[in-house]
Amino acid sequence: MKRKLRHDGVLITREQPADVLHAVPACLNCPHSANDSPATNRKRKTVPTPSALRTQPLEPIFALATGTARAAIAVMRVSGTGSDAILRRLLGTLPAPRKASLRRLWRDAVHRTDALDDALVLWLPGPANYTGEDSFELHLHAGPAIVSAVASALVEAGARPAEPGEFTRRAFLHGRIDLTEAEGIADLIEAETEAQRKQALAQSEGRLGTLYRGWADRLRNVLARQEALIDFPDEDLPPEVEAALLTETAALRDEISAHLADGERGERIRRGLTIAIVGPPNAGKSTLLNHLAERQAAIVSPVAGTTRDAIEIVTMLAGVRVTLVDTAGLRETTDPIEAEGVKRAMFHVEHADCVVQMFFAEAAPDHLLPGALPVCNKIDLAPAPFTIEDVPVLGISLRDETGLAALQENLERRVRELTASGSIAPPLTRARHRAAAMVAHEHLKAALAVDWPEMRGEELRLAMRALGRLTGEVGVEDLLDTVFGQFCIGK
Ligand SMILES: Nc1nc2c(ncn2[C@@H]2O[C@H](COP(=O)(O)OP(=O)(O)OP(=O)(O)O)[C@@H](O)[C@H]2O)c(=O)[nH]1
Ligand SMILES: [K+]
Ligand SMILES: [Mg+2]
Repeated sequence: MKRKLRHDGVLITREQPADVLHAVPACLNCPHSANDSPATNRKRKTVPTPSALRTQPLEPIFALATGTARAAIAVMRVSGTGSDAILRRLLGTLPAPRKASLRRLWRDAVHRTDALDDALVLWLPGPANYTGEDSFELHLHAGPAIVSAVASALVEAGARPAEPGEFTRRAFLHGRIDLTEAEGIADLIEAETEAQRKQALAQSEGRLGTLYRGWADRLRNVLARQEALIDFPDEDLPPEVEAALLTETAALRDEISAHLADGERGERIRRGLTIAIVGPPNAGKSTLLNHLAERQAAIVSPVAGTTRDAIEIVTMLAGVRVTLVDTAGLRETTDPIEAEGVKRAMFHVEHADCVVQMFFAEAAPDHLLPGALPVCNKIDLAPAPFTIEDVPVLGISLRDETGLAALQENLERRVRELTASGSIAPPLTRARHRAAAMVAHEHLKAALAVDWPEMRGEELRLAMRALGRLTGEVGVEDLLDTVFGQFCIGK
């Protein structure tokens, strides 16, 4: 809807988002009236999706949900408008919905041509299923010839092979899940560690989406009040209306700011941590890497400058995926290859989540790298200094295996500190969330900094849009390929 707004003779024309109108509080004096709307109390599973995206009948697609590994059973999934006709063609008649039944599959059941397999069949009519549209599953004997015969029968019946993530994309398009839940499902499939699994499960169940939608609902309420102030500037709106909306805007700004200041915990759990081992040549860095990896991953020798390239191994610490990086010994060198190794080591110092600064007594540094854990090796030869720059030094001997349990505990504590959520609130888990939350935060700050009602309204609207992009309610057409392209085929 186009509207013209007047302020000191300035005319502003703008779009009015339809959803703002629904949220106009019944009673402007009561700050809670709009919070009690069904939208706020709504149980999840009716996630609003942009109507422009909700393309109606979607052609049937199919994919093997169980992958191509050798197995006893292969699950073929089919979803889309016309799934019922396809299933009837394969079986003759539709089985009872949501009940497993053992049925003979035919290329064409009416003419009894080409028996394909005896399969367990699940007919899952929409909308109460994963994708929100008519779907079925065929639990086949997993022979490659059976799978490919069934695939070709499905193509003949009018289905096409699914793109990666297309089933989940449809679940999003039909409002079964929001974008954060879709991302949670992708992470759940990829999860390798306990920490990843727990975080992804919470996100796929909507904990992050609920947080973001809660903010959006509150902001919609604020925006409705702001609209009222714009539209009725001369009427007798009580001054509390403006005061209340400013208070609520500031509260939202602070909550989003706290969410952003989570030290990247959620992102770290998702992608794992990097710990770099750095220090002078012959400190025993490669020996430590091998000890932590429990295998001879790196060459160890008494020759200073043995390690040239950075060597990465993946291990698990405190339930978190950790990449350990062994680096070239740091020293001045004229050897161009070693110099390149030192350059790479410094890169890892800068980019690692945690640095183990390793040395031996004679080569103890005067300064510590920022945030580094100082470890003095070879205490079988000479004792370790107690502290460096007031930070206690961990003394170990990799040869005698002393101090290694303490080192392990120390590293695990660091990992927990870097990943444990400070509060019970779900952490953001992707750069996409961080970017959108930052935009929302900026606009809320700007809204509080301006006095013009129209300008404040505009900032609030832009903040609202950023929050809408988080869950996928507005302006996400450009994001969908990126989000769903990360899935495997069949999900
Ligand atoms: N005495 C003693 N020797 C050790 C200990 N730990 C490692 N070494 C020896 O120290 C030498 C150097 O070990 P490396 O692990 O290759 O040292 P590095 O820091 O990786 O060395 P560069 O790759 O050359 O930078 C090897 O001969 C190891 O066997 C220890 O605790 N005590
Ligand atoms: K060495
Ligand atoms: Mg080495």
